[in-house]
Amino acid sequence: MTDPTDALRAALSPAILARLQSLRVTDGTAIAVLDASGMDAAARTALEDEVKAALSGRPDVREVRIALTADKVRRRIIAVGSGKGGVGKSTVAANLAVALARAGRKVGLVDADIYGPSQPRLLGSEGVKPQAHDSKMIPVQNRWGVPMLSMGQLIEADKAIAWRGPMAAGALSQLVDANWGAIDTLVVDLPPGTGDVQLTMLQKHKPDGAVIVSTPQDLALIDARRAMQLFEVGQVPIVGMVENMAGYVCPHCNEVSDPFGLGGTEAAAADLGVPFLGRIPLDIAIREASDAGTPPAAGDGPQARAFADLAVRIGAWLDGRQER
Ligand SMILES: Nc1ncnc2c1ncn2[C@@H]1O[C@H](COP(=O)(O)OP(=O)(O)OP(=O)(O)O)[C@@H](O)[C@H]1O
Repeated sequence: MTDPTDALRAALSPAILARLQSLRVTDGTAIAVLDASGMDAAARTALEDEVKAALSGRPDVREVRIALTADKVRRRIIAVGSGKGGVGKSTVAANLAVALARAGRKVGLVDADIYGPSQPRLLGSEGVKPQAHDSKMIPVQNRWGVPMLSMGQLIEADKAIAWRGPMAAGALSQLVDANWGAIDTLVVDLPPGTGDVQLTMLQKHKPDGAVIVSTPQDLALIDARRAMQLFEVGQVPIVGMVENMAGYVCPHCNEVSDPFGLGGTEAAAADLGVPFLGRIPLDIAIREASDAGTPPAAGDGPQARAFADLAVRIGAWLDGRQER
């Protein structure tokens, strides 16, 4: 027996048929359900118009109704942590976000570093206040295509120290649960160490993976191990370790020296059985570009390549772990 909708299907183009999930006619009303995943508003309207035009006026069809469905984008959270302050965690988080965005991902950045929020400066959007809509914050856009929200936008710098656990944890939730739109990857720059904000991050927002930043010195590495234990206890998979400030490139003669040693992080990663994700050199160009609000990962120099390589490894990890 032929399906009564066969004639209607024949009126649809192959592109529409590829998106057609169901089609039925009840009492003269044709109801088509189409998958509109990945389409923007204009493309969705065009799809609707095309289906309506193709089905309207066909025998037995008095009215056409269209329902569009879309896969909800699953957002993955990558937490960037460190055992101690000053190892370049925020610099790595900002540039990792920019490098992932350059590689085609839709990336957002949360600056959860309550005691030293630096992402507004690193992304060149200092002083820009986020708006809110329906009691949700709207991330601040920037030239780098990485919408961002920072603790620094919620609190005044000199008051941060007075913020106690529950306040800080509540603020973090406002940032993570903001109106992030269609982003697929949220990079979260955590405060150094193992305090309330980190615990809220683990318990309430459950990152999909953690990246640990360390410098090559023993002291930094001991603290990095401690930070890693926190994630392990919280059952957050460790994506791997990054060695920052490894190898100093002399701006005059380009000779490379190792003021903090070399390879300590790679050895520690091997020891701990976690992947080593790469090295970012100690390079004055990184500090200067960062201070100027132009993330080096957005440029074309060797600094950008170091962050791009990092993004490739972390991107591969994300692609291998589509589901939790
Ligand atoms: N690879 C690098 N080469 C040169 N300078 C760097 C590098 N990484 C970070 N810096 C500089 O070191 C300083 C500290 O970096 P950053 O603020 O990212 O560290 P942090 O670990 O996030 O510190 P905190 O925990 O205190 O926020 C900044 O001035 C930054 O520009």
